[in-house]
Amino acid sequence: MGLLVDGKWVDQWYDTKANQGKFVRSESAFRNWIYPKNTYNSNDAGHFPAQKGRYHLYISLACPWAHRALAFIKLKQLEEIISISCVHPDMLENGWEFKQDRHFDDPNVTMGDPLHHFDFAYQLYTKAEPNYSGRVTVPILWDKERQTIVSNESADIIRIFNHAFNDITGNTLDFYPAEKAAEIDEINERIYNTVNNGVYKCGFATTQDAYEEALTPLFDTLDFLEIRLSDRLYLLGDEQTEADWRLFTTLIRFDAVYFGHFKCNIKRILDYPHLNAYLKRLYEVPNIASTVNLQHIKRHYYYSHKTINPTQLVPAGPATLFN
Ligand SMILES: N[C@@H](CCC(=O)N[C@@H](CS)C(=O)NCC(=O)O)C(=O)O
Repeated sequence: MGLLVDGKWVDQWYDTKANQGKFVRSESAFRNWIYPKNTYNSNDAGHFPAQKGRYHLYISLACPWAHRALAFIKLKQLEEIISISCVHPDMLENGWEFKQDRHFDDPNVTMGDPLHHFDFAYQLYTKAEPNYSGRVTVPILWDKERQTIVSNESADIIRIFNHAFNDITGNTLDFYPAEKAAEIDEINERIYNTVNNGVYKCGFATTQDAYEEALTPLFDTLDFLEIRLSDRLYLLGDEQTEADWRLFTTLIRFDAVYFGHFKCNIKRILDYPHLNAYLKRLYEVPNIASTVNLQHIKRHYYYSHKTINPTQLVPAGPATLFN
């Protein structure tokens, strides 16, 4: 685990001392956008045009943020438009690596870096910006033509995928419809702060106070969602939206990783009947199950976070993720 400082890799764990033991996530650095032909402006450096075969998505099957992007590739039928590859689940002194390892081959996703044959994900960041300073995170949406990172922010990447390639794929499913945008933004905000990022705040806290400060709102939100889902199929009603998929990738990791490793152990998702049924409903959406690789998920968290789990043992359970 580390970060780039002026283009040089430095191996260091998150600094929580400056924030009273709290984990504070840094902002993503690359926030450009892909536009369909009719709205693309070639004079704007932040604009990239929607084109088949031009972009590559680097993911980790372990990472909930990258998982959102992969789920949208499936939901929006972008497999033939955007190529994808995956890092090794172990994120150690060099950060994310493109190691080949037959134990972690995934039948559904190419492993490694087929574009540059780099060893480390940080080399993509320095190729895009030689003096980059900051964290090296996945997902990374890469432009093969301009040889740079379009975006390393999953919230943006899924909105790009929701819309930009519709003309090319003919898939017009809309997971962020204008009439529901305000309500989606509102629920996303709460779920991001207390659940998606909330589990990390619990897990990476280094004081009891910081841990408890994150744990209480996390379970308040899960209790709130349990009630909300008692009379509807999805967070906004009968239609799936972006908000569901942003939540899905955290819920699917919850009982296997966040409950134990991140000490989010008041209740499991299995203990919430409506959340449990909702998680199963989303998992069973066509092509989504193939995006869930529990071996990568468990190995990544338990093996990579040596400050939390120094023995690096990967626990065997849970026996089941949902009923
Ligand atoms: N805001 C980013 C966060 C991505 C992120 O933090 N990814 C984690 C993996 S789960 C990562 O790459 N962490 C490496 C690090 O923090 O150094 C997004 O949503 O895309």
